[in-house]
Amino acid sequence: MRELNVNLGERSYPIYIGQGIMEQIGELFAKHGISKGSPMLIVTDSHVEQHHLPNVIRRLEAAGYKITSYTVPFGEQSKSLRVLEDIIAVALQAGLDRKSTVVALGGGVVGDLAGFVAASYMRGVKFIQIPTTILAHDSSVGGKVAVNHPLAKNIIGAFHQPELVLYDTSTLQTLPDRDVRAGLSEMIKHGLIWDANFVAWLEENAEKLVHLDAEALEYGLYEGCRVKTIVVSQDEKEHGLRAILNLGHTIGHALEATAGYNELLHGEAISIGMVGSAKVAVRLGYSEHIYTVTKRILQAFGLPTSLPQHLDTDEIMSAMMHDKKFDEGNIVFIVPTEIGKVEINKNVSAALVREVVEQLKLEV
Ligand SMILES: NC(=O)c1ccc[n+]([C@@H]2O[C@H](COP(=O)([O-])OP(=O)(O)OC[C@H]3O[C@@H](n4cnc5c(N)ncnc54)[C@H](O)[C@@H]3O)[C@@H](O)[C@H]2O)c1
Ligand SMILES: O=C(O)C(=O)C[C@@H](O)[C@H](O)[C@H](O)COP(=O)(O)O
Ligand SMILES: [Zn+2]
Repeated sequence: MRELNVNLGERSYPIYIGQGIMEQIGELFAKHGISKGSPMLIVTDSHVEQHHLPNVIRRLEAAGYKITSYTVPFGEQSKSLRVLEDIIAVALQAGLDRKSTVVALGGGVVGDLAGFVAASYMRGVKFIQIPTTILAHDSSVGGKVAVNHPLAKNIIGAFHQPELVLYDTSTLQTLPDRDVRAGLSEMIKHGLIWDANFVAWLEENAEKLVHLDAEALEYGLYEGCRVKTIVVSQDEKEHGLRAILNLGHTIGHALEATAGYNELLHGEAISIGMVGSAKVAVRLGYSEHIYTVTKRILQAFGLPTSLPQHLDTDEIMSAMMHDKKFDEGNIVFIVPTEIGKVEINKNVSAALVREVVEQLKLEV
């Protein structure tokens, strides 16, 4: 089992990564002081329920935990205030109290949603992340929890750190191919913002990763989580550095919202957004190499690099204006300056982003 630590003073927590570590769930929960006296709520989705929920409940009940579970429909549309309210009702009916813990068993959708339940129920209860997608190596770490509004992604949320992250990589073997690739998009992001050697490794190991080679996957997830851990440990609430984790998200989030949260997966939207960021970089005078490598690696993973033509540019730009990535009227744009390095740039004009959005529709 590999272990990382998010260092945030009294809110510090470990990330456990390894194949088959679900077997140790009872011991790990007890080690981190998770109460057996109050009911625990596991939130999952309709796909994860089928594959993994019974095993988790069986093990936790055997360890003496009192479990209630709630399953939301799979997909981004469950990250809504309506579903949040349904879960709060279940928590009340099950008698969850202030010593209870909410557990997210699933991908980023369940993690963000259940995390916001934990942040808001009775003004905050304990929270545990059990990620089951590759993408969730990103979403389960760092404490950003949220639901969407029809006009803007992740706009209703909080920072609420988990007590621990338990990442059993064997759960990933049931992931559909499209979700495997979408999850790897955020792993590529972690390389592009921080570590050129990791980018080179990712490109060399693309085939292994998309085919879920256990060793490559565990290493990639560990490295991705390591980058995230370093960044979050320095800037928990995004006062500065943490914004770099938003590479590709200025355009990506706007695409998700414009497409109604049901056409593009988050990782796919971010992939297109990262090509957009590379194009912005070139327009600002940085090396063309950034664009070439970014596009090549995303294509090696079978990720989309062009923007669906039917999405309206005005709507995309309007969704972008509703996003959180604004500072005193300027777009906060994460610009790659070389492979493995980015800058937080507040001088990228909306006009330039608009041109890049139009060009992304013509990419091949
Ligand atoms: N909080 C953060 O820091 C952060 C970071 C990145 C992304 N996100 C959010 O994460 C979300 C995307 O996460 P995601 O890509 O994991 O999507 P997801 O949670 O919708 O999971 C993807 C699909 O895989 C299914 N699934 C999950 N685990 C499975 C398994 N082991 N076997 C079979 N099927 C499984 C799900 O049911 C779903 O259909 C977005 O809402 C995004 O905004 C948050
Ligand atoms: O953890 C972060 O910080 C990130 O930016 C990670 C992103 O991958 C993630 O999609 C996050 O939810 C985006 O944050 P937001 O504040 O722009 O909603
Ligand atoms: Zn993301």
